[in-house]
Amino acid sequence: METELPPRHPEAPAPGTELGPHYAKCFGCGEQPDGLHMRMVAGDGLYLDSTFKVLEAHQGAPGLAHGGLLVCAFDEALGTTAGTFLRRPAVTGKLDTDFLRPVPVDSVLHIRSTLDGVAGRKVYVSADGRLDGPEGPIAVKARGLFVTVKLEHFAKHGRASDIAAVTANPSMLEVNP
Ligand SMILES: CCCCCCCC(=O)SCCNC(=O)CCNC(=O)[C@H](O)C(C)(C)COP(=O)(O)OP(=O)(O)OC[C@H]1O[C@@H](n2cnc3c(N)ncnc32)[C@H](O)[C@@H]1OP(=O)(O)O
Repeated sequence: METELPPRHPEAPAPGTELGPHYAKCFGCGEQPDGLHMRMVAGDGLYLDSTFKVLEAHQGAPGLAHGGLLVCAFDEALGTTAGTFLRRPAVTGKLDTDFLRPVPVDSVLHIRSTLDGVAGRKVYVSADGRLDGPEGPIAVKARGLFVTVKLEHFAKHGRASDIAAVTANPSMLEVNP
C-alpha cells in the first residue's frame, strides 16, 4: 500500500496545546461520569501525547483495567490524532491491539499516538501506551486504519436527539476535528 506522510495542517493546534474534548458526550474525552476523561496534548510533529487514568469503574478483573476499555483509549487517541493533524473527522475502520502487560487500577497510561501515513481517505495511525511515566515500559500497542468522512456521516447515522442537541448547542462539538 502506497502511503504519503501528510504535512501538519497549518491550523493544527500548536505544539504543547492541550486539546479540549472533540464532543462533550464522548466516552473517551468528554464528560461522561464513568468515561475515560482522556487528556491530550499536541506534539511538535504528527503525534499526540495522551493520558488515561484507570479508575474503579474501568476494571475487567480485580484491580486490572478491562481490555476493551484500553482499546477504547487507543481508539480515542488514534482517531483524535488523525482528526487533529488533517483537520478532518475520521472514523475507525480497523483497530489492532497488542496487550503486553497488565494495567492496574489507579495507574496512568501514557499514550503517544502518531499519524504514519495517508492513502486517499485512509489514515494509518499507531500508538504505544506506557506505564509509570512517558518513558516507562510499554503495556499496550495499537495500529489503526481510520477513514475520513464528511460531517454528513454523523448527521445521517447518529441518533436524531443527539444531532438536534449539538445543532442547538454547537459548542458541544469541536468540528475540526
Ligand atoms: C476526532 C474523532 C475521534 C474519534 C475517536 C473515536 C473513533 C470512533 O470510535 S468512530 C466509531 C467507530 N467506527 C465507525 O462507526 C465506522 C463504521 N464504518 C463506516 O461508517 C464505513 O464503513 C466507513 C466510513 C469506515 C467506510 O465507508 P465508506 O465511506 O463507504 O468508504 P469505503 O469506500 O467503504 O472505504 C474507503 C476506503 O477505506 C477502506 N476501508 C474501509 N474500512 C476498512 C476496513 N475495515 N479495513 C480495511 N480497509 C477499509 C476501503 O477499502 C476503501 O479503500 P480504497 O479507497 O483503497 O478503496
